[in-house]
Amino acid sequence: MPVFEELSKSTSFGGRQLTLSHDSTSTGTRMKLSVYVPPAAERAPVPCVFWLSGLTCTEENFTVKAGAQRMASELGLIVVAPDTSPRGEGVANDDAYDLGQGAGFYVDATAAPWTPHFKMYSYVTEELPALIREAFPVRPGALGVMGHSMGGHGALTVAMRNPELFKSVSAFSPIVAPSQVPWGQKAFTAYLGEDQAAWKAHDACELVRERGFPTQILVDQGDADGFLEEQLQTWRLVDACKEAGQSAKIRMQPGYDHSYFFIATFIDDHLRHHARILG
Ligand SMILES: N[C@@H](CCC(=O)N[C@@H](CSC=O)C(=O)NCC(=O)O)C(=O)O
Repeated sequence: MPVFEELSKSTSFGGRQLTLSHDSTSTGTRMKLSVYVPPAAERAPVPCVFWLSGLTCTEENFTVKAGAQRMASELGLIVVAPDTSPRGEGVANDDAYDLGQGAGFYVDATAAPWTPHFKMYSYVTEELPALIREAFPVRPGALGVMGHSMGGHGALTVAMRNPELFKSVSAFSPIVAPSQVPWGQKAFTAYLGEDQAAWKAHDACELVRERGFPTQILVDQGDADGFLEEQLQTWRLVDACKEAGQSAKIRMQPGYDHSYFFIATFIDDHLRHHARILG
């Protein structure tokens, strides 16, 4: 594991829960991530799933709150959770929680002052997959991606743009149409500029209509989620999948909100979805 510095290591369900850091060539900063390595990976290469977190998160939120380790151990899945943006003193930031550090939106920024470091699209689609394959026994061709909220947007969009890399995709409470809602409009204006044509390449509903995804998309959304009406607008994805003939299981879950309590309730279903497709 030469490229990664090991910051912490704990045994969990017979596997290893690691916190790592490395110098990223994409962001030009030190990046942190967490990696769960199941016991099966000590014997043979196994599938791997990336988790992309939401606004304000680091690599830690999912790792300590989702309770994914038990099922990842049982199914034999490596699970990788990167930080949500570059960070540090020389890195642009904003006082608001939904822009800047902790809010990278999984795009490569083309506008000042974000462009030198905010390259989360390249990070999660190029650099990180290569580094993970080098350091861990990932079965070739068996990589999936899932995420929450901003990270649900990230999972859906990076998967649809890179179906040769990501073979399975799922999301919790995703921002399905960032071009149409305040969180997305604010971030895309800042990172990509005013030209909305550039936004379409990072909008899940646009991508479903334009190209779709080869395997079934799984989405869980709580109907008591305070962000549903204004920011998430799940019905737009339902409509886009129907129009495009995209195979999708989009489940409205009664009584659930936007929190990691919701994610922890259904994370096993998502891990099973990825394990089934990745084989
Ligand atoms: N702090 C904000 C809301 C921030 C929030 O809810 N973040 C979510 C993701 S939202 C979409 O990307 C999250 O995952 N938080 C971390 C956690 O551990 O729960 C506000 O005050 O409204």
